[in-house]
Amino acid sequence: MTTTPAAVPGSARARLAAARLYLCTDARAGRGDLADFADAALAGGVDVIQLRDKGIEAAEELAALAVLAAACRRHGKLLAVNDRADVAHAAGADVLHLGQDDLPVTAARAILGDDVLIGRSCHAESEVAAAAGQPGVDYFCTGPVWPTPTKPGRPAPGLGLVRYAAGLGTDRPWFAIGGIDLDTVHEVVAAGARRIVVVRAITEADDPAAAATALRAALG
Ligand SMILES: Cc1ncc(COP(=O)(O)OP(=O)(O)O)c(N)n1
Ligand SMILES: Cc1ncsc1CCOP(=O)(O)O
Ligand SMILES: [Mg+2]
Repeated sequence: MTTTPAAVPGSARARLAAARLYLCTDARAGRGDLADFADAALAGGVDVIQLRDKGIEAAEELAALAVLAAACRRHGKLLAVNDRADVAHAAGADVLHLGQDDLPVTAARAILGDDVLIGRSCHAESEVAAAAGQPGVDYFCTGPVWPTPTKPGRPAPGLGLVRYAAGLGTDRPWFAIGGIDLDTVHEVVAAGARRIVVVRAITEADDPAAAATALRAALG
């Protein structure tokens, strides 16, 4: 039997403002059921799920996004797409995440309009200052805080950039990313982060729900 998910209360922007824990996952090809994994992570307290599967074929990406979209709707949480505005549009995603070398925000807005949220990766103070003030940007990320195998070749600006973002006192939501897990999360919180993005801390956990719950608790 198919069910129609209940309407999600709160605008996407309001739910982003309240978000604390953002998960990037691949499509888990050959590593278990994507829907079960997403349900567990969301039940544990993940607020946003991004499909980040570099090099995935478009048809496979859309199929995985349909699975994640259904899970996000079940839990009233946000679905994000990485890099591609056309895929975000086709998938009906809530969020598109763009790096410094990806589509310019204005070009993504021309495709997506104003309702889809757009996030930006920042690796330097100048990029953080720009993203904090740029029209059309809904949130930004600072990182990698620590070097990480999930973003090879990207130098880590470290906790200094987290402190810089915290010092701006911006109302724009921002997240720390890169090397954050249960052992390190207290360091980014001490540096001023209130929101985090993780990959391995949840995707490689034996119990994704418990991992998400513990990370949420560590955020205070
Ligand atoms: C939430 C979030 N933050 C940062 C990134 C990294 O984006 P980018 O620098 O474009 O690198 P890729 O992920 O595209 O390799 C992200 N995807 N999501
Ligand atoms: C996509 C991305 N951008 C900067 S670090 C990173 C990956 C973070 O992965 P992990 O949480 O496993 O260190
Ligand atoms: Mg990118």
